[in-house]
Amino acid sequence: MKALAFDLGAGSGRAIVGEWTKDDRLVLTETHRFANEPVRAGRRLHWDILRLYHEVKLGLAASARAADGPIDSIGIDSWAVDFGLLDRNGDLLGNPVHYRDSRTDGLMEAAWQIVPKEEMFSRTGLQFLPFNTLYQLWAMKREKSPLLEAADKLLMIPDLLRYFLTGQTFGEYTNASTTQFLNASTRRWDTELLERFGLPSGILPEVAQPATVIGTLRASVREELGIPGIPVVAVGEHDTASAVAGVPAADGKPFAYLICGTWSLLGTETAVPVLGADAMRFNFTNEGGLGGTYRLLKNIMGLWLIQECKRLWDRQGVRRSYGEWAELAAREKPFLAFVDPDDDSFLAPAGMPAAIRAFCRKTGQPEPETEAQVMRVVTDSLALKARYVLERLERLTGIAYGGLHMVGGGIQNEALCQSTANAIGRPVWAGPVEASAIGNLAAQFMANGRLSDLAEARRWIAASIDIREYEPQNKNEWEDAYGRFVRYVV
Ligand SMILES: C[C@H](O)[C@H](O)[C@@H](O)C(=O)CO
Repeated sequence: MKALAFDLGAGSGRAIVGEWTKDDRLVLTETHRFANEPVRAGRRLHWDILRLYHEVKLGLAASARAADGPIDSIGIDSWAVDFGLLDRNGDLLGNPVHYRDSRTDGLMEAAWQIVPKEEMFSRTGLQFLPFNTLYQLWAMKREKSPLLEAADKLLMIPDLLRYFLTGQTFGEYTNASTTQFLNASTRRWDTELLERFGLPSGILPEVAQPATVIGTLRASVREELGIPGIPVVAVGEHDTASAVAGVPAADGKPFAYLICGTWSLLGTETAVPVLGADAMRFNFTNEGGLGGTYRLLKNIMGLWLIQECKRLWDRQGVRRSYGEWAELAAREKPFLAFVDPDDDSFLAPAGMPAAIRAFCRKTGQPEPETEAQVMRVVTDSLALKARYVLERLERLTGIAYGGLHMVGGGIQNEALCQSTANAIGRPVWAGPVEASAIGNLAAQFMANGRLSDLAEARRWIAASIDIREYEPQNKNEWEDAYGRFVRYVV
């Protein structure tokens, strides 16, 4: 049996075929990889959605060619919060706007004048991030956007790509839970909350649960690509939801994870949403998961800081791979200075290295001079922020986690994995890299009945992949560093 997963991140996308082998293991074959390059046009930063859809079709054709035998299903996951609008004829109304666009600046605080922060959290259970879908829609309303006025349907990024493939409009639950207008307890759209902002709830699609078959390729796609019909499954379409499903926590005990990519997401899995005052004060979120679970986690700005430094230095001709930057940073003296990766100044700065130096200057710390020193400051700070968030997670759940599962592309930075183990003073279990794609595939095998539930999926994943363990080192130095770090955190 074979399934095809499309995993679209903020920087790149992949098509990966997952085969369930005769000896009950999962074997992955990457059939297509493509860049995801946002486009600034006029005053807006956009996703190039038609380009991404074109790449999905290329991936589909390449996978059909590569797979000797039929592909049994398809699933799509991507980053969260962003969306496209369809008009009443089902045509796309413009390219989706990127969550790092400035249109939502200052709106979150203004929104609390309409629905108080406490009430919004108790209803949606969602962390307060300035780009949540609610504030993006409200920005369009405030600007009297003709697109919003003409809108008949709101579809999030995977919903939209799936609509292009199947012709059906559903809103997948895990991604819908990142909008800040889905009620965490009822798991339904919170239309009353939306209407208090004067926003049209009629454009919201029917919510589909993950791990369900919800369509097949439309005739025009089959003809264009010369392939047969393939069932399309609603997987955990929020890539973070798929990554959590892909965490090889196979012993059924409570576990903590750190999903490491453009964003770092640190959290755990719960049966009920945690909506208390501490969860709101620590700005944790309760995003929807597979199998009726919740993802109690917190966003950390993650490798975005490293990606943006590299992007600027590449442009300046200082070209090095991520691996080379990680090695150079690892050779630098540790703990020169610390930044809070979640400081607002890092969300979309014109120049990330300058923003990092400015943070150090603002907090009276020495400024990193060389590129390698900048990378070291970021890596040390990400590791220490993981400890800061893990300790708050444990205060919310009352559970002391024996270690931390690290998954995602970022675990290829071995120094970061080791630093994280050092910072938390507990083991890190690193793997898999392709956690989102693997969780996407697992949901497809749940939809076709090959896997019964998440627990079975995680045992199957654990039996199919290699996990590398990092034991904590230099505990005293990192303990001292943590004391210094918390002084600079918001
Ligand atoms: C906004 C981010 O996309 C979102 O919070 C994060 O969970 C994600 O989707 C990472 O890919």
